[in-house]
Amino acid sequence: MNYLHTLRILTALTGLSVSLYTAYIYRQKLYNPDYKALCDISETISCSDAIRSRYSKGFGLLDGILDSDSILNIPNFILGIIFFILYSLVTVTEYFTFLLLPAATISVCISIYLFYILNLVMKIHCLLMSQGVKRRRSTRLSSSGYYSKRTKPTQCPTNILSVENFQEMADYVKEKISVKPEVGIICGSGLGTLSDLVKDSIDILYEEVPHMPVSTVEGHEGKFVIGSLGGMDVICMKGRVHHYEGYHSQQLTAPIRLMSRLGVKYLVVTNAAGGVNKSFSPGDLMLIKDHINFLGLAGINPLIGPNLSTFGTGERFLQMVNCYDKEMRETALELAPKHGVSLQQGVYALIGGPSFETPAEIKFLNLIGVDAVGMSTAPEVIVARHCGIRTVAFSLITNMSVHPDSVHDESTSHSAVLALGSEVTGKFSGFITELVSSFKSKGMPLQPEADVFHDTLMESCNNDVMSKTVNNNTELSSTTTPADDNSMQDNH
Ligand SMILES: O=P(O)(O)O[C@H]1O[C@H](CO)[C@@H](O)[C@H]1O
Ligand code: HPA
Repeated sequence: MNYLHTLRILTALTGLSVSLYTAYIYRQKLYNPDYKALCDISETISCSDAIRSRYSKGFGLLDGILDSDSILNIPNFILGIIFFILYSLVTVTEYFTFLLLPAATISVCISIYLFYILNLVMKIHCLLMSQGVKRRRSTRLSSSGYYSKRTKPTQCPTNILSVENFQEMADYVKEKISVKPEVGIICGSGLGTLSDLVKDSIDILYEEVPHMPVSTVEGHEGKFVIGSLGGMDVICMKGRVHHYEGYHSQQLTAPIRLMSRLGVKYLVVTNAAGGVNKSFSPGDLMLIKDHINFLGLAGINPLIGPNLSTFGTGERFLQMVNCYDKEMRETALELAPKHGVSLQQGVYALIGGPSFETPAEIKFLNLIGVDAVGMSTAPEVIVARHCGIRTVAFSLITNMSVHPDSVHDESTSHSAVLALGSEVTGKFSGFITELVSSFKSKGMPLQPEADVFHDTLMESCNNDVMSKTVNNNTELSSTTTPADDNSMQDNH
């Protein structure tokens, strides 16, 4: 009897120690993704992967029913700690001893279940390295956007970053802040001083945040500035990362998913861009009506891979109509004159960079109706749309893209871009502040009017192509670009 009693206490203490150690690893991993636990022995024997998988909360049974950050979705280690403390108490005090047998039975069942999950479900499916990032090893179920072994695509079936990774990013930031940001702001090249508008702010460096890609480009400081602006709680990115830095498009859009997990509903994106529309001048601010995403058209889209259906719209085939939110654009157009900002409008084209465009490419961009060209924004806007975040975006025209006939143009250089950005950004302070403030009165996204849009778009495309063909035999025309139509009647 005594022997059994001691054995029970030892078992309970072992269980409690394991649970506490799990809690310790969980916390370490949160702050330092590179932390290597003692139990991470090899590629196949690793407790960290199990601890960070979706089975680590509520034994994975509540996944899809509860949000992963719901307080009801309790981490297994907490359940373990509670269970083993109660088990020890019952054993020591000898009260309620009738509970010991059912408790032991439940514990054995859970162990068998976890053994099954670890060995038969969480297998290594992809050990490919992609752009410096080791892919995750866990395999997900198709219902939550992941694939079972049998149905996996021939390419790697897992995403570069998982839902849990985004949650870890958000959890890290949440712990550091006391506000609940509803607005996100991204500062483009040379536009970093926009972050000075944020009051009562705290800074979080990108390198501190688990899984957050770090800016490597001059003029992108690489920190979140979180505080208040225009009466709204905001999270501002002082600097972004770009595809040409070597980041995967799922990485460079990770901060948008982080924002989504923090509860951000509105996003203001800014960038520096070269003017393609000849009626623009350096220093102009262009409200983006729509974009042409050359990377996306070439099959580099942040949504490629298993669909992350737990985010916002979570749509597999995402509509991009009105992704530059019409109501927010209307508000921007209304507010701009009041703040002395003469707002241009136009279509932004994303090129991969980092090389600037050739004269022939600029001629092509002009021909297809592009007004400004840059190397960012479109992936962020796509992911914001996927998360159901309403977005408005601006290009600061920092230089005119080189004219086909001209020789090397000094203004088309990154240093000139940064210089012009810091020179003029101050002029937009009042405008951006009031724009952010206007979001207070806005609701959630309207559903895109797909059919109406599609018909009108096709009609306007046909007309545009016709008029371009007539007008652009040899000369580049700046008169038919969408930017010249400053009305909101274009249905973009
Ligand atoms: O788009 P943002 O980040 O503003 O930066 C723009 O300026 C840089 C070129 O000078 C490129 O990175 C281009 O995309
Ligand atoms: N081209 C591409 N990206 C840019 C430019 C440009 O001329 N200016 C600022 N970002």
